[in-house]
Amino acid sequence: MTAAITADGIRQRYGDVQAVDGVSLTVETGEFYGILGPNGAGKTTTLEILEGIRKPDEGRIELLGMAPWPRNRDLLPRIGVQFQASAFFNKLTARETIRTFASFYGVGPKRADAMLERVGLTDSASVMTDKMSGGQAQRLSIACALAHDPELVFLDEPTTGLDPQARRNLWDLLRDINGEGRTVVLTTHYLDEAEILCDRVSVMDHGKVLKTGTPAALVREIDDTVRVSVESGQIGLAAVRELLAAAGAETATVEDDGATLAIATRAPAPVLSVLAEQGALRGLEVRGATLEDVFLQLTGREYRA
Ligand SMILES: Nc1ncnc2c1ncn2[C@@H]1O[C@H](COP(=O)(O)OP(=O)(O)OP(=O)(O)O)[C@@H](O)[C@H]1O
Repeated sequence: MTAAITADGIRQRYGDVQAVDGVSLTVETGEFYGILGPNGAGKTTTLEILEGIRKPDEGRIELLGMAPWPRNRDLLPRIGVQFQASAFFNKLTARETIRTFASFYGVGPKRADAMLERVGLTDSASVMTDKMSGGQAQRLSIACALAHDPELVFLDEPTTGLDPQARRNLWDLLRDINGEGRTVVLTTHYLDEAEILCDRVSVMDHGKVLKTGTPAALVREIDDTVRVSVESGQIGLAAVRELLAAAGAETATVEDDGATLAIATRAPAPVLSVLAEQGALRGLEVRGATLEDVFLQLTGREYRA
């Protein structure tokens, strides 16, 4: 695979704030790459630097084999950018908007209309952009970023503020875009989204990349315990502790808050056997580590979507 993007040691300071503090990363061609991090981690600034919209204080970037800064006109038709807050022209309909964006790249109305169809907005083509719902506006902004058929697409929090149904619809669209061979780089506030969509993710905080890897590898690496829980009242706390010890089940914690009996363990099999033998499986849930646990361990912060 060849690299679509390589960034080496990028730094950006705003006054007293070191927004990006030595970020290096490589995005392979055709990859779906996610940048995760809490508010203010430096994701948007990093994205803007990679896109060639912002000149970094330091560092070297190659975008499709070229330097994106100073503004490189050869690159512009090859990349698509969807911004966090999309500003559309006032008093234009969805169709007029995408046709206008497409015309900037010499793309005709036919393809513009096809993109509108592609994002499921044909029925709303005559709606004024300021009357569109959040989900419609997000889809329109993605359509505008794709109108000129770019090979590399940047998306800054494309599903923020959408309801679960609209998010899932957008996931399908993003998966298709990537499935067609386009490289996709996105920032997101949703860890489930990153886990589902991204081939690899970088977790950022305080302007630095803390970890990069496939979501599965990052989750495996934290070697967290599995949480086994059942409804309370089926077996006493003392009894379960005794039985687990007798069964040689290695447990980190056994707790009962009156509603749920929860057992954290690295070896769930004997724990499940004990609970099954005692007929105490009502409400059983077994939960392994997720990207959210990785995030918590790396940043020490609760992820607030
Ligand atoms: N134009 C600017 N001028 C001054 N400070 C800025 C500017 N843009 C961002 N910052 C600051 O730089 C830091 C990184 O911001 P950035 O927007 O890159 O983070 P982010 O991870 O994208 O955050 P969010 O998830 O909230 O969008 C923050 O402390 C932010 O307040």
